[in-house]
Amino acid sequence: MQLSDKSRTLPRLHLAGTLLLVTLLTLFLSGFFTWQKIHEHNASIQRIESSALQQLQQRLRREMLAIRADIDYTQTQTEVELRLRLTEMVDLAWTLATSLYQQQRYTLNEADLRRTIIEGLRPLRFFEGRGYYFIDEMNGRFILLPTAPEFEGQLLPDNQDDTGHYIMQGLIEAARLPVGEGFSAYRWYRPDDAERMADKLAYVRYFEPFDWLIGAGDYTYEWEKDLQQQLLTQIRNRRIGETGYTAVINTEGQVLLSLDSQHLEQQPIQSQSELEQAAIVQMLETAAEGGGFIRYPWPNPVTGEHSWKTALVEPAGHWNWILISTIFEDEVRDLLKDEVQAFEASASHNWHTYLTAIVISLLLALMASLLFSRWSSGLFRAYHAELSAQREALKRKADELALSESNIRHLAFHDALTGLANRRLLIDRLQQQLRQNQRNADFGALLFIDLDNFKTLNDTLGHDKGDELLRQVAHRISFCVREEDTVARFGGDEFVVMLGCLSRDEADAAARARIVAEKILTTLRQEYQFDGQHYFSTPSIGITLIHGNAIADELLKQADLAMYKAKDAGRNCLYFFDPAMQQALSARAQMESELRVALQQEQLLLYYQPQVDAAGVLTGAEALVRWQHPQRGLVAPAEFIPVAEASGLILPLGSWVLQQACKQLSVWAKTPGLSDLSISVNISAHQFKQPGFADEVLALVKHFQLVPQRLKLELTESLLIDDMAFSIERMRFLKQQGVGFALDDFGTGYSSLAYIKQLPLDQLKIDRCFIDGLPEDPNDAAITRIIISLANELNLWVVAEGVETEAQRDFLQAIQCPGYQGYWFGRPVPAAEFRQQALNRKQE
Ligand SMILES: Nc1nc2c(ncn2[C@@H]2O[C@@H]3COP(=O)(O)O[C@H]4[C@@H](O)[C@H](n5cnc6c(=O)[nH]c(N)nc65)O[C@@H]4COP(=O)(O)O[C@H]3[C@H]2O)c(=O)[nH]1
Repeated sequence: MQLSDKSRTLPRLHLAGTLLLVTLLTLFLSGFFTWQKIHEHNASIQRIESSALQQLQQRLRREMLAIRADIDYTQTQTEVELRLRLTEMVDLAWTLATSLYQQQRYTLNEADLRRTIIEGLRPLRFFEGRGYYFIDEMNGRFILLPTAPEFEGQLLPDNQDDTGHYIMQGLIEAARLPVGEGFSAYRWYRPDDAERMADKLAYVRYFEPFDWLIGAGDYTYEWEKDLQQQLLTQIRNRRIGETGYTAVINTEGQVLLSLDSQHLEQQPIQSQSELEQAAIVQMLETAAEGGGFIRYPWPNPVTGEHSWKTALVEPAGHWNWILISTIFEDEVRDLLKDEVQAFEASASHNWHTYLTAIVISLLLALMASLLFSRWSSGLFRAYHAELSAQREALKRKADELALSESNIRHLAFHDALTGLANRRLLIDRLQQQLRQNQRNADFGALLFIDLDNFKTLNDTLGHDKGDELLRQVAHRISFCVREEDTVARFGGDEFVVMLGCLSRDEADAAARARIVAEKILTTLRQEYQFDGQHYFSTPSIGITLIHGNAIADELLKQADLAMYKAKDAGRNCLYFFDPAMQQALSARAQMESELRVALQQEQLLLYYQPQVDAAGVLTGAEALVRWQHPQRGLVAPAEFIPVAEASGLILPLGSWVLQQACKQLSVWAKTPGLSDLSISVNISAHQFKQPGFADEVLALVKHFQLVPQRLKLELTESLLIDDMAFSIERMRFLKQQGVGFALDDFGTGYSSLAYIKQLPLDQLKIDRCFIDGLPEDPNDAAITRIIISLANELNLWVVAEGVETEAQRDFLQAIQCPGYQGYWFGRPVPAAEFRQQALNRKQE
């Protein structure tokens, strides 16, 4: 099938959507991973940088550690060296004093000997002139003090240095026995500045002959100064990378060692540039805080530009040195650059691989989604095609259903043959009209139309023609009324017209209704044509006025009644319903309820009217029902049978009659003289059509052990014609069982040979209306004669009904009528009376 635009657009949109989605997804994922990779790349470079920095710091730290170890070593070596040299010097003096003493003790007196030793030691100098010997008595008297001879001879056991240390006592204590030698540290006036003291270490040895101590000492700073120079030389020779080294400043900020700024060494601080001073201040502050890493700009000795340096600053212990292991960052950066370049070279390769992978995966994803999309589009098209087919089928079904529904609705409220409203629709509209008229106080009219002799047409021309007539009648009636009026077919040849609002004045409304009714009368009287055949039909119209308080059913009954009145008035006319009719209606309703009671209370009686043959011999009787009304006395069937038929009471009534007649027949069968009589029973159309009717009849025959041929069921022409096939079948069935049939009121209806031939009849009953005119009326005489000859032809028994006079009997005898019934032979009488009359007749 042809796909709609949407069915093509949707797969395209689906394809585009899928491609877009896959592309976006791939781009998003690749973007995400790219971002992650860049992030990792930067992190790696940062790691390299931080690792390089750490390595640099490590290196600076190692360098610093090494130098500090050197310093520590040198510091410890200083004291060891000093002690060693002092010991050598003092041992030398003591040996000299001892040898002088040994040599001169016997030659010199003690005082001279003392002097010899003292003066022998006085001029001796060592330690680059700074070193000399001193001699003290063990009680604290100065004996020899070449740097301050004015103190010699003084007893100063309690002299103190600037820290409060007792100098003399310290020396005596060191030389005291039993060890007799030792070191003592104290502070003494500096040779270059007599106002200031400096640390000094002395070695003393006890000289027993005179209870002396001989000692020598030196300022430790002098020793340190040398060693510091050595150390600075050592440090100067050390390098950290290309540009790194360890600089030394003192706590005053004076530069002691700076490889790349040697011009600053030993120079006053004021000679430093601002930049250098700022860096040195930063170093001093860092050192004061215990040390740490710093960055600072410094002139590059190669380029002359200021470059950043990283340095580890640490104070150097008890010297006032500050060590700065420093390096230009450019050198580190250069190193780093190599590493980063190596890393980026490998990363760049990875990037190529990565981007290639992204492009390939994007292409693969696009291809896959393209293929998938094509596949799903195919599926979608197939699905769409199936859906369209189903939708079409559903639409067809829905249309059919809608059509059926509207047909059903139409059928439910319309007559199939004419298309007019049916009874239900009319009643519905009538009820609406009544409500409306009640509000408006308007009068309308209901016209009940019945076609005269329609059944004759139907029978003679056939049902097709009958239907055609009904269609034409419907059309003509519709033509006579306004659009808002309702024309309905009530079934058969009955039509009802509702003229909704005619006038507020009752008389005026009646006049208007009459005009419409006459128009319909005139129209329907016109000639009808069927296939070139001409036909005339006349209607009878009953009219009643619609007013607000009325009840729909009542109005219909009134119109119906009026229509019957029109028929009674000779047909082909219209008749207005009047109150007398209403009374009749009420009386009829009352009769219906009383009839119910009558059936229950067995107020019904069965009379029997004799039937005789041409010789006057009794052949049977017709059973005729009577109603023994408690107030009205005996009521004739002509009054209550129509009511029984209209109300359905005819069924129990008919059953009762049939049962009574059969019972009577069985009684007569056992009664001598009456045993060969038959009984005719009137059967109404309703009763005959009951499903169980045949069984009921046969059951009674069986129950009362009747000879079935003696039971004759009287049927009317209209009953049989109504459904011929059914009638024939039912009659034949009963006929096979022996039950007889008589056709009642023959001649009043269609009297068609066509059906009489088919019916399994036993007799025809000529209607009383033909007998009435006998023998004078030539028409009645002719009809009677024809019926009798027809019956002879068909081998049927004939009973002439309503024979009242001798002349009638004679005429009938003359034309060889075989059966008779009428007042001339006997009126309908109760069974007992009939029995008596019958027996009397026999005896005669
Ligand atoms: N003027 C006159 N009348 C005569 C004469 N001879 C007989 N009749 C009357 O003619 C009627 C004959 O009965 P039908 O045609 O079957 O007409 C019957 C029949 O159609 C019906 N009918 C009576 N009894 C029953 C019944 O038990 N069942 C049914 N379905 N209809 C019944 O009621 C109709 C009238 O019955 P009835 O009043 O009994 O009237 C009876 C009878 O009394 C006569 O010489 N002159």
